[in-house]
Amino acid sequence: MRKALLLINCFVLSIGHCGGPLIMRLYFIHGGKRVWFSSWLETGGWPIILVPIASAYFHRSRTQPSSENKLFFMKPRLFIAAAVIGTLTGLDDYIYAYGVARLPVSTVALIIASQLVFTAVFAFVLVKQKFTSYSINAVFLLTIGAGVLALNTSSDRPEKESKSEYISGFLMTVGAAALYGFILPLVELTYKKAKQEMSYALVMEIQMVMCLFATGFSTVGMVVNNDFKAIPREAREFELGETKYYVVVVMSAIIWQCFYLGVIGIIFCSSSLVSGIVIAVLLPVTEILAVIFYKESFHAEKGVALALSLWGFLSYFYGEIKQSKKGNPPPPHLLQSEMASSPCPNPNSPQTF
Ligand SMILES: Nc1ncnc2[nH]cnc12
Repeated sequence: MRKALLLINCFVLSIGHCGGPLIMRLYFIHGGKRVWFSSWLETGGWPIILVPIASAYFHRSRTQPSSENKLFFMKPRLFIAAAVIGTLTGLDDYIYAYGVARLPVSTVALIIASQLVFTAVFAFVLVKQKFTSYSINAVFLLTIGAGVLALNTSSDRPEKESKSEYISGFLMTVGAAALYGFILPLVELTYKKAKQEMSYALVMEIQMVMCLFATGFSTVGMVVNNDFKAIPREAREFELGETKYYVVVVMSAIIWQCFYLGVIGIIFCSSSLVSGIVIAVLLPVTEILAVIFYKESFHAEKGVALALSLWGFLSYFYGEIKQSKKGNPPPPHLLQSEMASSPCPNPNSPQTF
């Protein structure tokens, strides 16, 4: 059951993390120009999360009629933390969308791979993440993989992009990697300091509040930038047609929800470092999909990066399996009574240094 929840979250994240950048780029390469709108779409689908929250509520009403049941369990402390993280996420979404607007998806993916180093450093500082030889090896291999890919970026500047636009896109994407590398351990810290029992139902509430505030942030940007007025015109002029424009918009909002739920679900089940590792492992998959769908080039470096990331991933999970055979304790935020109802495996091994 515990492993199943982690695997489900990995699956949900893979939908969001592979599909999200591709659909965002689809918008830009076929005539979409609105960066604020595009970043809005990363979190604007937040009402969808009300469906599982309400289902869980009705399920509890049926199965535990005697206990006190509520639609929302979140207390003010957690609400404020989720609102702060959500606002930071809104900022991150803008700088990420800025990068995707200017760079090929495969290049964005390789820059975002550097996020793992930021996650590891901030996880060490914020949540005292313990490292094993296997997790250090995984971070090292995944980072080398990103570095190998970076060797080839100069050859993939899109024709209509000026050099300065390309460089600004590159720098903004590095900024997004750094900021998101900070946000992931911040979510873990929030779980640890929640002062209320953590459960998966609460994780979904956090996701909703985070996305609500991130959407509020992007909405302000859209209003200032007159994006709302421009949408109908942009839809009419979209190269794939007006209907497909709205299909892209709706699908974008849905797919990105998978990304955020997967990320914070994995942090709940294990840690921000594992979340960062799963993101890094999925990046070459995004690369390959970009090559297939958008005919972006696939050179030897991408193949090497793919092999390195798989090696890093296998190394990490080999270490985990070895450790779980010895028996390891669950993450601190799961050491509460709620654990029985929402248990998850722990990736942090005691064999640390
Ligand atoms: N806003 C974002 N969306 C998806 N992946 C990201 N990585 C860093 N920032 C991101």
